[in-house]
Amino acid sequence: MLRTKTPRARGGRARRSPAAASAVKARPAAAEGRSPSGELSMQLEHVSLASFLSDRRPSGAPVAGRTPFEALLEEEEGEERESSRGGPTPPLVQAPQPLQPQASPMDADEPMEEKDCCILSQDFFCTPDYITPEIPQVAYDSDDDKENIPCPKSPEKSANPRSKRYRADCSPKGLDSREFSFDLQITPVQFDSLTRDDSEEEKSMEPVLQKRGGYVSQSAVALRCRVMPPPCVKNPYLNKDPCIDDDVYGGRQCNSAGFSPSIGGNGLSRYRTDFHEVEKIGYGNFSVVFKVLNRIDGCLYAVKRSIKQLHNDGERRQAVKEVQAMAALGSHENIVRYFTSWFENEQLYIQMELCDCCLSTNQKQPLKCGEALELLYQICKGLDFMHECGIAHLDVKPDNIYARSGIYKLGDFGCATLINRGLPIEDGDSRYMPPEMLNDKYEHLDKVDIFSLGAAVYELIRGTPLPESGTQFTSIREGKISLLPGCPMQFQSLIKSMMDPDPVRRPSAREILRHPAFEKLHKVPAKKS
Ligand SMILES: Nc1ncnc2c1ncn2[C@@H]1O[C@H](COP(=O)(O)OP(=O)(O)OP(=O)(O)O)[C@@H](O)[C@H]1O
Ligand SMILES: [Mg+2]
Repeated sequence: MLRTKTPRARGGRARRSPAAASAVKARPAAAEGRSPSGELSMQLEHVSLASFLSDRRPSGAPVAGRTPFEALLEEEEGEERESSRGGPTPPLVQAPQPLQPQASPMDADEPMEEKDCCILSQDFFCTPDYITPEIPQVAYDSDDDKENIPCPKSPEKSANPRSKRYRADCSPKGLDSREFSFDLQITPVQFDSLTRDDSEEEKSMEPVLQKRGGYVSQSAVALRCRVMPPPCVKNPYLNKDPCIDDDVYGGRQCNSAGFSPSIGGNGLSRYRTDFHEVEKIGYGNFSVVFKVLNRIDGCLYAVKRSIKQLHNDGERRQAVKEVQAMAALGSHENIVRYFTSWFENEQLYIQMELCDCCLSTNQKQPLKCGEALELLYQICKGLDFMHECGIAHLDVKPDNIYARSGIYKLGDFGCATLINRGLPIEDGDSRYMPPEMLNDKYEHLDKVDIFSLGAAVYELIRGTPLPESGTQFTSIREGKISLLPGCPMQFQSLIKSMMDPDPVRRPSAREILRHPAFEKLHKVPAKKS
């Protein structure tokens, strides 16, 4: 039964056209009197041999060139034709029709008879290159156990069952995608961060990634990502450098960041694949934020997307500082939790904890003193944690303070920097900015956050927006602040000390947490002697 297992025969059955199907139906009449299984075997023998011979010998080729094996087969064919002369259409004439190579795998969707299913279903799971091999069966001629030859390229037996998914999306997430497509996706690709000349391996990839009119097939990008993934990005906010070889970051000469800005274009959206968008919940100067449902874990998240497309590495580096700061901080109850981030169509996406509201949008009424105390205490815990990690926020304000189930959280780390001034410093919102920042003095960046938090609480209790400039703006920075109605003097003096013009005299976040103003609120940790 060697011939019934030929890939050609199986491919032909799965890909047959309707005309070929009717030809197969005609055969039982021709083979009347045989058992059904014997009849099927006989048909398949004819099918596979005819196909095999027609492939190997063009029609009209001189008979003299045939092998003794072919000659013997042709003699048998001739005998069969003789015996069936005058009867119904001989099966050998009909047999080649199901083997038309132009049929596509999708033909398997055509209605089929129940008796065909066992053969067709096997064909459906074979890859096209298995169905139409270039060297049919000949490679196995010397093998004794020909019945047990494994399907060489069947996905079922492939060493890498994910190989098809790489084509759809080469991102790590794409590898886990549950869907895959037969379509070849085409997407515009920017190569400014992908093209480097620092490795031999990469040079060998160049022909694969040739631009054609500004477009490169997604499968070429996928291939590149498989063979040469982008280098990792160093996180400057981490206290300790993880002991990882420099090559992982692209080597010393590599000036390119490890971003793949084009992954996700043209229907290969990770955002769309992983999340269902519920609604838009906010926007800032740089980003738009959506409430989304994760399709796999069923939980709600906030996904922040940069408004602008980030065309070059400089812009991308700047944007990822926010996620690097969040990732380096890790998890804290009073900091908006970060989950993951990715680039898609040259925009940065940040998946984070979904909060109920931020204080600026929620605050219709002035904040009561007790609530303000609670808010101050909780955000100070977040700041203390951050400052201990060596990171300053630099944009503390009601807009960036969120609430979730009664817990206050600090968010939006777009201006976050290192307290030791190891990174560039970006100004936050001027309404909450201390005087030293206006004078470009950056010696105490942690105290910048203390001034901003004091100013934010002051504004929330008063219920009127702080000025952006003018005399009131200046007098606040000289330490002249109005009384806060209904608040204990102890609390008022704490706010005043937080907004001291001299950063050295402002208390640290840890000192604030130990302030007697919170005694009734929380048990104050015992002072070290
Ligand atoms: N985690 C979140 N949960 C709920 N809403 C959020 C979340 N993050 C952001 N938002 C909403 O989206 C708005 C914009 O977010 P964010 O301030 O982070 O964007 P941005 O462009 O960095 O803003 P900015 O102009 O302040 O720099 C917020 O004011 C808030 O209303
Ligand atoms: Mg913001």
